[in-house]
Amino acid sequence: MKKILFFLILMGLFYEVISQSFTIEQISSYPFPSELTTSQTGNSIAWAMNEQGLRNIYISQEPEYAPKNITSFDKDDGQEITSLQFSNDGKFIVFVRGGEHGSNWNYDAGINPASETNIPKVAIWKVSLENGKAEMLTEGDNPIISPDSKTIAFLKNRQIWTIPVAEGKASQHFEVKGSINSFQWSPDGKQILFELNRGTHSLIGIYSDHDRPIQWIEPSFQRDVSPKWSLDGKMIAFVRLPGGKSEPHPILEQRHSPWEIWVADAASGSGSSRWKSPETLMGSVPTTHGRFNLHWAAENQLVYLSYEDGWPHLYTMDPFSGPSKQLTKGQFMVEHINLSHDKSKIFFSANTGSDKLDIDRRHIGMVNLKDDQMVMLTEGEGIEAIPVALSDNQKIAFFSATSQRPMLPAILDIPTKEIKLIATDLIPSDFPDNLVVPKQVIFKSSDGMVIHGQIFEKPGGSSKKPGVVFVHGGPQRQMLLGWHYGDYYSNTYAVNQYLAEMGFVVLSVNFRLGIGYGYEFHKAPRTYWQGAEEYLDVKAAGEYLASLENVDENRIGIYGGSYGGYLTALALGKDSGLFKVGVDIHGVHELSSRLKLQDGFEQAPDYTKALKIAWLSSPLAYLDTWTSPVLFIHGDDDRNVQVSQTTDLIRRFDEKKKPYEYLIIPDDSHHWMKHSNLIKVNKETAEFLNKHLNQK
Ligand SMILES: CC(=O)N[C@@H](C)C(=O)N[C@@H](C)C(=O)O
Repeated sequence: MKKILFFLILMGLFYEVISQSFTIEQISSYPFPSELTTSQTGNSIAWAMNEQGLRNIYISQEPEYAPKNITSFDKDDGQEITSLQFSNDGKFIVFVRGGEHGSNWNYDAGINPASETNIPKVAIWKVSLENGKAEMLTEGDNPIISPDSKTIAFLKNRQIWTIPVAEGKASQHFEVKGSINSFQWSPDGKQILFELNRGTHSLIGIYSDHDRPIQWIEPSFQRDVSPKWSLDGKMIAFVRLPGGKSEPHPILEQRHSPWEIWVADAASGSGSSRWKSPETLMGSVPTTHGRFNLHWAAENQLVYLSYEDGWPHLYTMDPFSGPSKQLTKGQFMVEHINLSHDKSKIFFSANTGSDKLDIDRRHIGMVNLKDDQMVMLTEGEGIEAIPVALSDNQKIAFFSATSQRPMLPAILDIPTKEIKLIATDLIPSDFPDNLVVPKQVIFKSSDGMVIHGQIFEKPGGSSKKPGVVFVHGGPQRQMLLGWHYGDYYSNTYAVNQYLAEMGFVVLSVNFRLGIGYGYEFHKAPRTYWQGAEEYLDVKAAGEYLASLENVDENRIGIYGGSYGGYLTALALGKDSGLFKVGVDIHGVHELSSRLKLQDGFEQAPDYTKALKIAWLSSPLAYLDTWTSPVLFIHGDDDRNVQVSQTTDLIRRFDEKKKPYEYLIIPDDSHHWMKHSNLIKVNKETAEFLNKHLNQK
C-alpha cells in the first residue's frame, strides 16, 4: 500500500513538474528596454536594453529600424545605463553607467551588487556613431550635451562641471553654496540655467561665464524649482513652492499643497506669478510622473500638468495673456509627457480608449497645439507607454507590450497609424509562449472603495487551487493587464505568470493610493501611518480570492515588495487566519519616524493621537497575532527602504522566538540590479509559497 501511495505521490509531483512548461529563469529572461531617446535629425532612436543583467545600448535608423548594438558590456554586474542622449550633430551618444537612479537617496553613488573588490564608479560615457568607439569620459552624473555638441555639462558632488567632447579634462567653471538639483543649457548654448537647493529654500540661477556673477532669477525665501528656458532663450518659467517650515499643523488632516507658475526675464531676472493652483486638495502639487511637467511649447505657450479636476490632465496657457486651457479631459490620467521636436505636439501615455478595460492599460495619446485637439494614437489589448517623438515630427517611438509579450521598442507613423515593432529577436528563443492573459476583476472593500485587480490563472489543474495575493509597491503605481513599463513591475508580472504556471490563482490588487483611478483613490485619507485603510483593499482581495469556486480558501498566501512588503507584513500580522503564508520583500515596518518629529515648544494638536494611529498602522503592533510562516528578503544596499526595516523586525522575531525564513542579498539594492540576484529572489519567493501552499 505504502509503495502504491509513494508511487502516486511521485507521479503527482512528476505531473506537476512536466505540466510546468517553463522555469523561473526562462520567464525572468525577458529583455527590459529603458531610456528611449531620439536624434535631432535623421529619425534615429536609441534605448538601453537589460538582457538578463547585460545592459547595452541599441540604436535603430530609418527606414528599416533594424536594432544595432553599439556597446558591449558583457557582465551581469548591476551597472545600469541612464541619461542616454544623442548629440545635436548626430555624431555621438552620451550616457551614464552605474549608480542606482531608482533610489530615494544616494542615487549617484556607485552600486556593487557583484561584490567586486572595487566599488564601480558612476561615469559618463560617449559612443561615436561614426567609428563605434565607446569610451568612458569622466566620473559624474546627469550629463547634458551642449547645443553645439562640443561640450558636456554634468553634475559631480552636486556641482556643475563640464568636459570637452573632443580631447580635454573635466573642469568646474563655477561653484555655488548648496546642491544643484537640475540644470539646462540656454538655446544658444552660452549660458546654463540651474536649480539650487539651499535647504530651507531653493534658488534659480544663470551661469554665463567665469567673469560674470551668477544671475539670480526672482530670488525669494520660497522654493523655486523646475526652471525651463523659453524657446527663444529670453524667458524662464519655473514653479514656486512654499519655503521654510510651517507651524505644526494637524497631522491627520489633509492639506492643500500650493504651487504657482512664474515667468521671469532671463536678462534681468525679474518676473511675476502667472498662475496659482486652485486652493483645493486636488489643486495641490501633482505627484504623478514628472510632477508639474512644465514645458515651453510652440507660440511661447506654457504646458503643464494639474490634478485640479480630479485626474492628472494637461493644460496650456499664454503666460502673458492668462487663462489656462484644459487640453485633456475625462476620467483617465496622462503620464510620460513629451513634446515633438518642433514643440507643436504633446505625446503621452493614458489609461483610456474605446474599451472599458483600457483603464487598466496604457495607450498613446497626442494633443496637436495647432487646434488643441486630443486624439488617441494607439488602441487595443496591448500596453503602449513612454512616447518620444522622432525628428520628423511625424513619427513617435514608444515601448509596447501585450499580456504575453514583454516590452519592446516600437515606432508609430502618425499619419498612417502603422506600427513597427523593433528588436523582437532580442526575446530569447526559449522565452515562454504560453503565458496566461490576466483577467480584470473588480470588487469592493469593506468601506465601499471600488478596487481593480488582475487574476492570473492557468486553465485546467486541480479543482481547488491555492491562491496568492500580489501587492505592488510605490504606492503610487498601477498594475496593468499586460507587461508593465517599469522594471520592478515587469519582474513581478513575470513572477505572477510563473506562480500561475505552478498552479496558483494569483490576484494582483490595485489598492488605494495607486494611480490611474483619480485623485480620491490616489490620495485617499487615513492611509499609511495615518490609519492604513489601504489594507482594507488587500484584505478584500484575500477574501475575494478565497470566495472563488476554484480556489481553496484554506490555502491563500500573499507577497509584495517595498510598500507591498509593508502591506504583506500587516496582512500576516492582522489576518494570519486568512493569509496562511507570506513573502515580505524589502518591506516597510516601522512608521513612527514618518511623523515629523516635534521639536521645541510646539506640537501638532493631534500629535499624540497621530502617534497612536501610526503604531496601530504598523506591522510591529501585530507580532503576537502573526502566526503564518514568512520569508523576509532585503538587499543590504537598499536606497529606497532601509535594510534596518527588516533587520529590526527580524530582531523582534528572534526575541519573541517566532519562526521565519530569510534571504539577505549583500550589496544589491531595491531593484535587484544583478540578474542572478533577481532570479534568486524570484525563485525563493515562488518556492516558499509553493512549499506552504501547493504541496500535495
Ligand atoms: C517611492 C519608493 O521608493 N517607495 C517604496 C516604498 C517602494 O514601494 N518602492 C518601489 C517598489 C516602488 O514601486 O516605488
